[in-house]
Amino acid sequence: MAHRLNQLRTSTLTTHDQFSSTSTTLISSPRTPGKKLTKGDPIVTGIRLRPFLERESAIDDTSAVQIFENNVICTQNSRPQIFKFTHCFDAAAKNKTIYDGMIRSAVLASLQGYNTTVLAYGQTASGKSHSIFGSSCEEGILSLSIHDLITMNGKNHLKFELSFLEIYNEKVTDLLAMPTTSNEQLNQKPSTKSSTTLSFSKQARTHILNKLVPSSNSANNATRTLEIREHPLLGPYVPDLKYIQVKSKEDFQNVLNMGNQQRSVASTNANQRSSRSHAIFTVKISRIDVPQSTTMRLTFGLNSAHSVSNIGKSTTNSSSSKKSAKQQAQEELDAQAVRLNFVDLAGSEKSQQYNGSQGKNDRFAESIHINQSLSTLRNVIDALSRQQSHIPYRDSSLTYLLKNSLGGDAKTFMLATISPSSTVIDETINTLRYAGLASTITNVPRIKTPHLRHEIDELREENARLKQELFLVKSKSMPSIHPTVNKISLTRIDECLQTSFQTESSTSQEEINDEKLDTVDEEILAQIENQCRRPKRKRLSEQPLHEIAKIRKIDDTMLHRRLGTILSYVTDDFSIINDNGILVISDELNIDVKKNSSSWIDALERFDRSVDINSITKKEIVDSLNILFDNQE
Ligand SMILES: Nc1ncnc2c1ncn2[C@@H]1O[C@H](COP(=O)(O)OP(=O)(O)OP(=O)(O)O)[C@@H](O)[C@H]1O
Repeated sequence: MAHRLNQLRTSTLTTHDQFSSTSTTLISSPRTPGKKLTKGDPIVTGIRLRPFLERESAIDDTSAVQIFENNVICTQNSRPQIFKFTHCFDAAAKNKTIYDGMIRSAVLASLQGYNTTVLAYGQTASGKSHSIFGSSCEEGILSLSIHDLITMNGKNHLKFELSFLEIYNEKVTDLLAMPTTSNEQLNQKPSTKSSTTLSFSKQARTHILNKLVPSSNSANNATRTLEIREHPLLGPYVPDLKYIQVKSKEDFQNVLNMGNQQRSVASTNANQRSSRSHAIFTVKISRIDVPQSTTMRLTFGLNSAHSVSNIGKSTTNSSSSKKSAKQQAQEELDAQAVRLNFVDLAGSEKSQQYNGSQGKNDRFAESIHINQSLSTLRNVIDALSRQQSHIPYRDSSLTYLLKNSLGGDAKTFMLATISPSSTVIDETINTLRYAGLASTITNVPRIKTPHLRHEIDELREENARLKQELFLVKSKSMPSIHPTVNKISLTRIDECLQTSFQTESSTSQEEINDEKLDTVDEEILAQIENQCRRPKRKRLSEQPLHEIAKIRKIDDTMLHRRLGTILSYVTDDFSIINDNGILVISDELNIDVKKNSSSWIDALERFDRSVDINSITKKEIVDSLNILFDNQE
């Protein structure tokens, strides 16, 4: 047991140590949430466990993976491995939960002027596309992001343009460029990708083609394969990629549908509608009311030595001198726009299953390309996490295009999706390892377009005004709440407060002072909010077991959570492990107790009957723990 505890305590092990370690039972997290390894912004990593699919439950419905708070616990050969991440979402989490808990910060970062990337990573059929694009039952995080962007652009200061590309067998293809003429396209039967949610009517498509796609580019595009170039300010980019401006969520949905119809998907053993390509959906955000003169004065991020007017003189882009003035002006404007990218990677898979099988050569070739580019992605992640001098970005189109998002000047959020099935536990552990490695990569985000921050400033001003109003209300008429302080105002304030996060690299002294003032105001605000909001609902695991039983089944996951909640009132130093029963260990509390589920239920019921943890002190809880941990087995 001491050996096990020592392994648990190795939470400061480097990821490299973990990989070379032959340790048996537990793998600690590469990163403790909230801890920063180096200056800059680490890639924000979240894990999402998907529920069992119908066909899987028929074979085996015992989850090989459990989520407990920030921990992912994998059970393989009864030897659990634990990985710790900043965000963990269990099988019950919906896309909206993922969005609220993790992805909304990405949207706000893009509005602050940072290039931002949301990357879905994981083995085939683990739920990447489901998370990004959603399903007929729920919106995906992309659609939820667009909804927020459009809502936040109430004053129409911002312009949103969308592009959608795929990397299929290493070739970059524009999914919004029509391969044939509009009429031919409309008369084609829908590709294999179409589904109820993705399908859109012929009328709608005519509408899009007529209204959204610039006619000069839409038709007769003999080849849609595009090249990647490196621009001194933009980094690697696809020059001829089509961008379509959208003004409403309906426009967005139409563009998304149009792209999805073009995307390469196929039915595989693991997934009926498997993405056979990596897809990058980009929202280009620019401000529409900025005078050209202001734009031309701006300097940029990593290349701050280059003013925009220097682009054409850059030595890194030999073709730039041949560019027309118009092209150059367009590139200059482009370089200022912020890009919010959603990357749906193709899933890793075992290609041997296709080998030699008649009629499956395409799948086999695709599979090799998918695995090769994912392997390059892993090499890049590995090289960055080891801080190697050479990073093999150029080894694949995918990593080349993601250069700024991996170790560059963008903010990056990686959502790693995993399956609960024991049949793919090796792939799951691999995904968790690389997600862990990714969380050790530090980007140095730079504000790309300072004027996007006007939006934030406006929100701040409104925030300040609302706070002042609340302050007056409080001083005059508390405890009754002024009618103007309604729910909408509070929601707005919440938004403003969430928006006010800044990174160290960009925070000016003025902003720091502003933050300090905000803190004082926030205290007042908190008091007012406490009076007009209902008390915060307790988490399920904070309630006694008999109350929980009214709402859901008491299974091992619930027992885990309830035990964890009780222990977390008194210490951080504990671990709960599924090991043919549930094992609880805490050095600090001198606990090392294993019981089966029914014994834990008995003990928890006894504990709940004698102790109300909400009304007693930490010391009293510690004194009562013997009721729980007396080993009566
Ligand atoms: N959280 C979830 N809730 C319900 N169903 C889900 C969830 N995640 C995935 N699924 C379902 O699982 C199947 C596989 O999901 P999806 O296609 O998103 O996987 P993927 O990781 O994108 O796979 P590939 O890499 O092969 O494209 C789909 O039928 C999808 O609807």
